[in-house]
Amino acid sequence: MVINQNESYPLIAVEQVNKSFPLPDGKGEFTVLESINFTVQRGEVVALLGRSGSGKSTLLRIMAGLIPPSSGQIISNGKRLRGANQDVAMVFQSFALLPWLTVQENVELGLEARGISRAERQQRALKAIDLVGLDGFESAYPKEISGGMKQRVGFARAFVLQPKVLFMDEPFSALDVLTAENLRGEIDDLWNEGKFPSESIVIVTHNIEEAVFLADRVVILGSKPGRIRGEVKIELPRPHPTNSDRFKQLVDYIYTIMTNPEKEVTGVAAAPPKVARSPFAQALPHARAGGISGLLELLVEKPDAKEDLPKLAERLQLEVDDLLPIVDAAVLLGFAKVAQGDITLTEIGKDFATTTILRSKDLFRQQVLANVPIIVSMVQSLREKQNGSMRADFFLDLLDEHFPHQEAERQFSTAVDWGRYAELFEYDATEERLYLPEASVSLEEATLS
Ligand SMILES: Nc1ncnc2c1ncn2[C@@H]1O[C@H](COP(=O)(O)OP(=O)(O)OP(=O)(O)O)[C@@H](O)[C@H]1O
Repeated sequence: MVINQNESYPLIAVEQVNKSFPLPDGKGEFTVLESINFTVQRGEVVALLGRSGSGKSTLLRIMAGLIPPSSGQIISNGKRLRGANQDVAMVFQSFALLPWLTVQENVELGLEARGISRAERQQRALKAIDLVGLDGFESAYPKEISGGMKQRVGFARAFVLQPKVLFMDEPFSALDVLTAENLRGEIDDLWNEGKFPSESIVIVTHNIEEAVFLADRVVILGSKPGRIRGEVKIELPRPHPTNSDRFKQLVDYIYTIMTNPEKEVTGVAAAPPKVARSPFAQALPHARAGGISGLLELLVEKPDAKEDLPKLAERLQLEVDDLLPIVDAAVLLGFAKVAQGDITLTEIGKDFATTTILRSKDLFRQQVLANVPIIVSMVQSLREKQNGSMRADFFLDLLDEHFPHQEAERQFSTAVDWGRYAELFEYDATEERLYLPEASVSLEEATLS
């Protein structure tokens, strides 16, 4: 693809974009994206990296014109975007193929919608199918081909439109590890060899190595609400050498940013974090007490109770998104610290992982009461009641004011799991009521013990 260097303006500019969705109870709104300013320049590969729920896909959909922003605007190729963005084609995580159409018919579909003649459709589709290595499979149906081949069709269907920008929404995450690695490598080769049919690429991912491998620039989003924390330039020769020290340093640096939600990303000013007004507004990382305990037990056996996070994730065969909530929870509770991509247990963390069950529960209770305002507030509310019992709905309503309902329920169940483990309260799921335990320790005693 020849890049039009004469155009001085970016291919896509996102200006002061906010996006909110109404809360299900109709009272107020839930902010998904806040004050987003972002550009896609000509000739670059940019990765949007953020944890689950940081609004990456929503931002992609807004830039593609599939949904409108609540405020702010998108300028695409110099013009204000209204409706679907014709400069963009999208590759989805789920392939999104029509099962009753052949490979070639699936690839031609978008061209048909644009009113292109049958002969030209055929010729362009065959070229795109060839480019993704599916030559010979034109007449196959999706059910007859493997997951990796389905995603090749997904790429061909986007390539055939010759979009100015190709959007990829976690394109490799539904594939097994080896297939993903192969296809990722091939896509990167097409780009490096100048055969790619678009001027720029935007890839949404939560895989740090993938972002550093493919992108020239990694833009990091923070969560709740989604905002741009900053960006990291990947100044490496192409293809990015995954075994080089610099590659590993960049991956470690981004891990550190991702595991420290408040850390400023150097280079770009980060928006100030929102101050939580209510104890029910602070989002807890979704990790079970048993999971946190398991992580601490794993780490305490390592030299200096320290481990490199990318290596740990790889050894456990986990995705970043699976490991980070547990790491976050351990950090929030003061059991661990994260720096330069390493997680290290604190003295309390080491104590927790090596002591008796009874004492570890005491330590957990002490750390929860010192660091988790929602649980302190729940215990205080139970103490206000003579019978020491309250309906779960009371707390769910308070959470609903700050989170969408499903997330409010997840927050509640995480708080209940931690509170039960700390023996601060009991929960009867049938009655949907919380109770103080029989011999309840006073908050002051618990904090001081
Ligand atoms: N149409 C919608 N109505 C209400 N809430 C929505 C809607 N679309 C997205 N959200 C919410 O917006 C938040 C961000 O979602 P989004 O899918 O953009 O995040 P993401 O960073 O791409 O996450 P993931 O990596 O899990 O795909 C989530 O909490 C989601 O529940």
